Formats: sequence, C-alpha cells, structure tokens
Amino acid sequence: MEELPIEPKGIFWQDDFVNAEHEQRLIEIFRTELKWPDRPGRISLHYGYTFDYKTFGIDPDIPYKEFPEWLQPLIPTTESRPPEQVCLQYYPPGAGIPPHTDAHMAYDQLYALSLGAPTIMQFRKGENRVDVDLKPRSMMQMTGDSRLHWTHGIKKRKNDTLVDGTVRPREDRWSITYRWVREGECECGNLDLCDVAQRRNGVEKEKRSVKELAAKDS
Ligand SMILES: O=C(O)CCC(=O)C(=O)O
Ligand SMILES: [Fe+2]
Repeated sequence: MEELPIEPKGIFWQDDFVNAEHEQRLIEIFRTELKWPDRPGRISLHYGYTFDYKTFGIDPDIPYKEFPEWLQPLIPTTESRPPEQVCLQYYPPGAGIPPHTDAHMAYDQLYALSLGAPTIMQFRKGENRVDVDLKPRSMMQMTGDSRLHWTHGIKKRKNDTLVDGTVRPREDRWSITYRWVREGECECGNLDLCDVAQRRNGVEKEKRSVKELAAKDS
C-alpha cells in the first residue's frame, strides 16, 4: 500500500484490491443473499466480534461470528493476524456517517474497502477539511494522524461535487471496515478525540458522534 501525499498523514491506499468482476459477484451476494436490518439509511452487518456503538468497543454479549466464505479473500493480510472485527455497511444514495474517530481504546489498526459507487469522505481537524474520493475496489488504511487526530465522515447528501466541478450523484455503496483490537493502551494523549486520554483525565464527554451513531443504529 502507498501513503497518499496529503494531510492528514497516514492514509495508505491500494487501488483495485478486488477486480470489477469480483466486485460484481460480491454486490450480487450483498443484494440477494444477506439478511439486512429492515430500515432506511446506512445499515450494517457484523462479523467476528460485534462492534458496540455505545462503548465503541467489542460487544461482550454477542458471540463471535465466523467470517463467511465471500469475506475470506477480502481480509487484509498485511497485519500479523486477521482482524477481530469486520463490519459490512450499506449506504443507500444520500446516506452518510457522522464525523468520528474510531475508538482509540478498543482498536488499533483500521482498514476500509469500498465497493459499488464512489463517495467523498471528509477528514477534519479544527478548521481543516480534506476530501478524499473513496473509489470503488480501493482499500484504505488509516494510521497515525489520519487514524488518531482527525475525524472522518461521509456527508448525508444526494450528490458530491468533485474538485473539477462535476456533480456526481450518489449511488448504492458498500464498505467493509476491518478492525484489530489494541494490545496495550493508546498513548496519543489527544483529549478531544482519544477515549483513553479522556478516561485518564476523568473527562466524561458526551460525544456527539457516539450519540448520533447510536441513534442511527438502534
Ligand atoms: O464507509 C466507510 O468507508 C467508512 C466507515 C467508517 O468510517 C466506519 O465504519 O467507522
Ligand atoms: Fe470510521
């Protein structure tokens, strides 16, 4: 994987992680074989350990779910072990995900594979806003600054306007996010974004993104 030459630092990228034919087979499975939650907006299916949107960690009450056959060839092999948690999400046109930082306490490495239609992901830090075009079939890894010190999100909107002015309608998109449980504690010390730093400093912070995600997912 290659690092994108942009701020935030630490976004690693691989185009064509799967080919177009493989992508079509996957989308066919997503559309016809999987049992999705029956509600509008972004919906998720979890494999491995289940992600808990209340604590942003692993849900201890839900048993481990084996990776299905279609998922096995999509598991990144660049870490020393398979991820503990994999989440398949479907974004109907117009859906998004509020700006957030994936929990530092629970997770270390973070990868995301994009399938179907492209969409713009926005990274934010303070006043800075950086749009990254998530191209289908690309695998992205967030490390360092991009993982720890910037938020990322996808705006809820029907069209994305590209840098050249093109207006691109949103279409069906799926993403697969892969998470590895952290061994040891996060030492980044970022009181705004790090749940470890917040806990150590006794900050009981109402995180907007947590509430929004919980509301969307319940
Ligand atoms: O849909 C994506 O590409 C990323 C989703 C995301 O940020 C997350 O699930 O934490
Ligand atoms: Fe995320």
